[in-house]
Amino acid sequence: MRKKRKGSETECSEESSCAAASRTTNFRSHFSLEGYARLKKRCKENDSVGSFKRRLAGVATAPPCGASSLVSSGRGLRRKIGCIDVSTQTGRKNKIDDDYVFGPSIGKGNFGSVRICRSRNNGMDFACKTLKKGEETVHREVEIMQHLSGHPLVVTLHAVYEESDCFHLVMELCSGGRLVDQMVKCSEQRAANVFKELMLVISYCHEMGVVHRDVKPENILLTGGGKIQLADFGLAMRIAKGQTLSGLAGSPAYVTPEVISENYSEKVDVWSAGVLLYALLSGVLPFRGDSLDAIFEAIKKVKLDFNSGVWESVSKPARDLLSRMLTRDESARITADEVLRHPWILFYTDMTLKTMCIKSKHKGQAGPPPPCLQIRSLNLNRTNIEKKTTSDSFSNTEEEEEEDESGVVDALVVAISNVRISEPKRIRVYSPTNIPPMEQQHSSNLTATNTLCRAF
Ligand SMILES: Nc1ncnc2c1ncn2[C@@H]1O[C@H](COP(=O)(O)OP(=O)(O)OP(=O)(O)O)[C@@H](O)[C@H]1O
Repeated sequence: MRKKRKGSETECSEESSCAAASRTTNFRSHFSLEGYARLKKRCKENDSVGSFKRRLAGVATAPPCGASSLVSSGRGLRRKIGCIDVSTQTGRKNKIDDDYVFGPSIGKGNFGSVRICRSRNNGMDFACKTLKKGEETVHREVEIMQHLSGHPLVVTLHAVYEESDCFHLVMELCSGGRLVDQMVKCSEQRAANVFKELMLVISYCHEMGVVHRDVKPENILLTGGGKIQLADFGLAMRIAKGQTLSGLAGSPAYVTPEVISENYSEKVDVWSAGVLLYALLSGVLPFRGDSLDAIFEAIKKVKLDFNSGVWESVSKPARDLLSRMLTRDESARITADEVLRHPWILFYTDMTLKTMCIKSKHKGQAGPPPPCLQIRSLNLNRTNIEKKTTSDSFSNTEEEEEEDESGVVDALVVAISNVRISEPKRIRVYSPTNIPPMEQQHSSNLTATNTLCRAF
């Protein structure tokens, strides 16, 4: 079963399509629900037995969002001139071949192929995503990319070209490949640094009134320097404060219970990012099953156990953060901004604090006590602090170093929770090992040097 965009489904009169839709015995984590839901709806309409459940009959919809709202279906991109900025319009005046030379294919999604293209003007390389016409969401994708353009963690859209049968989206080239291909063998610290970038860009999207709806590692690309870039806004929607969306959209393993119930907000992205973090730290997806229904059941009912198995070697602050992100009650789920303020993120991404602690045990400097000593003076978790002060982290392996840091992290997070009484309880940190890669459907042809780990 391939995911399809609105307007691109085949008719359900094809029995095989209906049968495939109802089987769903072997789907991938990134399968998108929007097309599935619409296909099922048609199947249901055509099927007097009504074998498809009501909840799958939704169509992704959102209320209009001011002047930037979507054009109605069937309109061409030309009608959207108002939301295409100057740099993007420039491209539309010529044919793409006049301006770029196409290179090899670097990726294939369910909606289009992506190739490298080189500018005839300045010799720079870009990624060109070609989408077949009839995919009305291309307008939305372009508009939203334009709207978000300029943020360093969002793939920049440089130009859009229209041809008789397709659109070409010329984008910044992310030469580091996809996060999903490189999220192995990274420590908890590295995971936190990548994850912080992801939450920064999700927070930015939400501030800008955009919900991505398809946050997953396949849609997070990496620059040559290892910085993340959020990509694939094909399912993204504009959303105003307080608005809710309806309709199934996303990738099954990453969708929230409220998406299944078809009444949701931008917090779906927080849940999906939580699923990603869970997979990053444990090596498996939290909600699994051998059919779509089984996955949905798991999403709605499975009680996650963070106290046994692989989780015993994952820090408690990380688990605490996960449980707050994977809260089924949307109103109780933390926001993207709150994730960014969580001690697990704060500690692992605050290198200054860490450096101060490490230095302090090598030099007995005068002056104000560094954070680790301040914590000791609070008499919090003395055992861990003492363990820290007798080790030599500079000669440690990466894993040992991180394990060694755990005492300081432990004390830090406890101290933080004591000082900021509004913050939730924080606990102890050390690293997971041997995280296997997650399943993937489409792979990038870009050289897979491990830029992710190089970035830290
Ligand atoms: N800007 C880019 N730089 C480098 N590679 C890219 C870029 N954009 C996309 N790709 C590659 O092309 C693949 C498909 O792109 P994208 O996800 O945008 O297409 P899609 O058809 O919407 O995919 P999906 O089926 O995941 O929704 C990506 O997984 C990635 O490997």
